[in-house]
Amino acid sequence: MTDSGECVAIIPAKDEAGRIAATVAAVSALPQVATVIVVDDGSADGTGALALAAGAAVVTHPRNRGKAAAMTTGADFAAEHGWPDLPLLYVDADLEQSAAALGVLADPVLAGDADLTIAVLPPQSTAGGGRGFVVRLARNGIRELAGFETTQPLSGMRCLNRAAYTAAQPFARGWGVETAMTVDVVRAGLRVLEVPADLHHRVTGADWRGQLHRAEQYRDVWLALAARRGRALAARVRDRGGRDTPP
Ligand SMILES: O=c1ccn([C@@H]2O[C@H](COP(=O)(O)OP(=O)(O)O)[C@@H](O)[C@H]2O)c(=O)[nH]1
Ligand SMILES: O=C(O)[C@@H](COP(=O)(O)O)O[C@H]1O[C@H](CO)[C@@H](O)[C@H](O)[C@H]1O
Repeated sequence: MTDSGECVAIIPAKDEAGRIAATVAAVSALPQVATVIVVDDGSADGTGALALAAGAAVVTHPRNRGKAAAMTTGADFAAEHGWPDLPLLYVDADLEQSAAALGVLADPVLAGDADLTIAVLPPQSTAGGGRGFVVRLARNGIRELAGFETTQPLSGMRCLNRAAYTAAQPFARGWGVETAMTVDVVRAGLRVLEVPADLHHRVTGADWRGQLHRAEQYRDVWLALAARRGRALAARVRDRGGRDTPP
């Protein structure tokens, strides 16, 4: 850990033994990063020990709880260990050396020009195996609920200040977290910015594992959007009730 810099990096990690050390090293070297916290989300492959050896602070979920829960655990750990106010930089564990490009996400938040930044990745070296169903579901839902256009609505690399973090609480579960975060932060009147970043991650393939991952993503994004539609409707009903109530 280092103690210079201005944001806290949080890396949710499940069975990332092959990649976590390189990712931690690249993130630790960013001048914008004060400390790196890895949340080992019930890994069975020694991810936590490797992260610790690479210099990260490590919090462990004894059992797998999903990406969103790991993100919350990391933020709680940061708040409890002396960084209650710093912006949070969320980083997927599979970026390896390319995580060195994440500074562009932190800069606009640290400069006060954005409350939430989201990385837009370039074309990856291997093609993905999906047909974009989840991406479209998320993009259309964000447009409908927040009137905001996204190019990569599922992108997990994000930097947000504490106002945006608070607006996004509680996180939607599992793979719905990114879509819901964007909706909640825009609807709170905060500023969201997509930023191109030269990041390279493990692309989800076309095999059964990849399709299962997409099915789980689709379910979680759908549930997150349904919950927010319900909230928006309840708010409209409340507003109408307020207007109809005599002073
Ligand atoms: O139950 C889980 C599943 C995934 N992850 C982490 O969440 C990030 C994103 O996962 P992945 O790269 O598998 O999904 P993608 O972003 O490609 O859809 C990675 O750092 C994973 O190790 C996690 O913390 N808990
Ligand atoms: O390329 C994308 O936009 C999609 C992958 O789409 P497919 O499931 O291959 O249709 O989502 C993945 O890539 C994102 C980068 O934008 C990641 O951050 C997402 O977590 C991942 O699911």
